[in-house]
Parts: sequence; C-alpha cells; structure tokens
Amino acid sequence: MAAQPKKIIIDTDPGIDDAMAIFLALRSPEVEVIGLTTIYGNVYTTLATRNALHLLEVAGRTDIPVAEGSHVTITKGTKLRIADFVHGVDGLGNQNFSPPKGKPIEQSAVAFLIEQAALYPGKITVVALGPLTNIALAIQQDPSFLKNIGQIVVLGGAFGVNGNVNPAAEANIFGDPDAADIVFTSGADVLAVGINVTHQVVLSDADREKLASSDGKFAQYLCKILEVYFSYHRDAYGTKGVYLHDPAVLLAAIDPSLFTYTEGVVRVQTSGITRGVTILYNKHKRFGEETEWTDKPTVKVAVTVNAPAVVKLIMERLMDS
Ligand SMILES: O=c1[nH]cnc2c1ncn2[C@@H]1O[C@H](CO)[C@@H](O)[C@H]1O
Repeated sequence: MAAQPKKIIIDTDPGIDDAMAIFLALRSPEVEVIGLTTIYGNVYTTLATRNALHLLEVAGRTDIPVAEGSHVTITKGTKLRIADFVHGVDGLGNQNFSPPKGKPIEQSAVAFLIEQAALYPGKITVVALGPLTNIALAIQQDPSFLKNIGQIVVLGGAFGVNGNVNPAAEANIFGDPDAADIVFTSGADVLAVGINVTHQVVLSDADREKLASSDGKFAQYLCKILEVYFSYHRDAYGTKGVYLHDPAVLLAAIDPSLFTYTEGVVRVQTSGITRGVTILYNKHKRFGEETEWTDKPTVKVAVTVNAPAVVKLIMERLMDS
C-alpha cells in the first residue's frame, strides 16, 4: 500500500519563489497541503493572504484553507522590512492580477497551527518560508503545540556565509530574530535550510525558457511573474539565474535525502549590527565555560544539496501541471 501523504502546512509570504513552492507542493503526491498560513516578509501580511488565496484560485484548490498570520513581529515591532524590490510591489511580479474571490478562514494562523497539530499529533510538517513569528507564537501560546507538531522545516539562516539583507543576516531570520531564536531553541524537530544551501539551487535562463515552452499551467503562470525576480538577481548578484529558495526547502520536507545535514544548537543574535545572524554550535569543542548554547536543544541544519536533482524535480513537476 502506498504511504499516506505527509500533511503539511505552508507558512508563507508570497512572493515569487513562494508561489513556486506552493505550486510544487500541489503537484507532489508525497504531501497533502492542509492549509496555508500567512506572514509578512516579501510583502505585508494582508497582501500575503490575498496572494495565497489568489494562488490557490489559480491552482483550482480553493478547498485549502488560508489562515492569516501576524502583522507584527513577536516583540510587536511594526517597522517591518518588506522585500518588494525582490518580488514587485504586488509580491507577484507586478502583474496586477484581479483580487481573489475567496476569504481567509476566521481562525488566525496561530490558532490554526495549534488546532491542526492537536488534531494530528506528530503528523504535521510546517514548512516555514517566511519570518517565524506565527510559529513562535504558537509555541508560546500553547504548550501542547510543541508536543503535537511533527516537524518544522525552515527556510532561514546563513550558516557560515554572508546574509542577503546585509553581510550578517538572511531575510527571514532578520524579519523576526526573536521569533527565530524561540523556534530554534524550542526543542521541536526543526530542520533549517539556509541560503548557504539554497544559493546552490539556481534556475537558469535556459530552464526558464524550457518552462515557457511547456504548456504546464503552473509553468506558464510562473514565467509571467518571474521577470521581476530575474531582474533583481541580475542587479543584486550579477547572475543570469535565480535562487530557488522556497521550492528547494519544500523538497527538503518531501525528500530529505536530497540534502545532507549536521546537527547542533542554533542561536540567533537579536540586536546590534549582527541582528539576525544565525550561529550553529557544532559541538567540535567542549567549552570550559557555560555559553548561550549550553544545554539548549539541537536542530538539524542542511549542509549540502543535490542541486541538479532538486532543479530537475522542480522543473518536471511544474511543467507537468
Ligand atoms: O535581498 C533580499 N532581501 C530580502 N529578501 C530576499 C532577498 N533575496 C531573496 N529574498 C527572499 O528571502 C528569502 C530567502 O532569504 C526568499 O523567500 C527570497 O524570496
């Protein structure tokens, strides 16, 4: 008998690469998307909700609930850093899509996360593609969430490399460093995939042409919205391709064997010039003194990725849609 698909909730701030990840999930028989929860990051939360509903309408999957997440950081910060220069002002490549017909469910993202984890104890994977506010709030608000949640797969961090917001910090962690530190030290089964790994997963110009020439519904849609993302990468990195952060991380939730991992304690700097930096203690040295890493739960952190296999799988699934 075929294995039951893994139930996933995607916590997302769509976002062009978020759109790819959501479509990829909907084309992946290994997982069942039981809901989308929204968060600020690439766009403000209100627009993230609108875009999540829109993407599900494009996919013909309005059966999937969307629960709106926090509009502020866990410390109630409202000076959010929004990456409209990466994704366009609408978050989806400046396409002026008409507003979605659907509405988010009444329940908040945090309430939805807590409820679903309790309904399916140990069975749900949260794929967190934005700042970690909703997940940290779920951890704080209900002690049962930590016990009930299966795995939390996080796109976040820059382990041993420069960030993408500044030399220290990666965008999702920078968005809410306090929330990230709560999640990483919570004791949950956390797998973090940082940009040290996702920067190896590149969609080239040639790949994009291949997507454009396929008649896959998702491929066609994505080709429309990808131009802004390509142009940002050309300006910021001088590359002709784009980084597939979110879809790569979705695949880490689906098939962990596409990546290799290490395990250790991750702490996040929450202030100062290195605010948002992620530091993994690899346990190679036993420190004589207590540190801020001592006696904290460990998480898994991705180290390498089989990039050709990941890009191939993403392409295949988006073209076959
Ligand atoms: O330069 C950037 N600033 C802010 N966000 C970015 C930048 N580049 C990519 N992303 C977005 O942040 C996540 C990965 O860190 C991805 O979701 C990507 O779309």
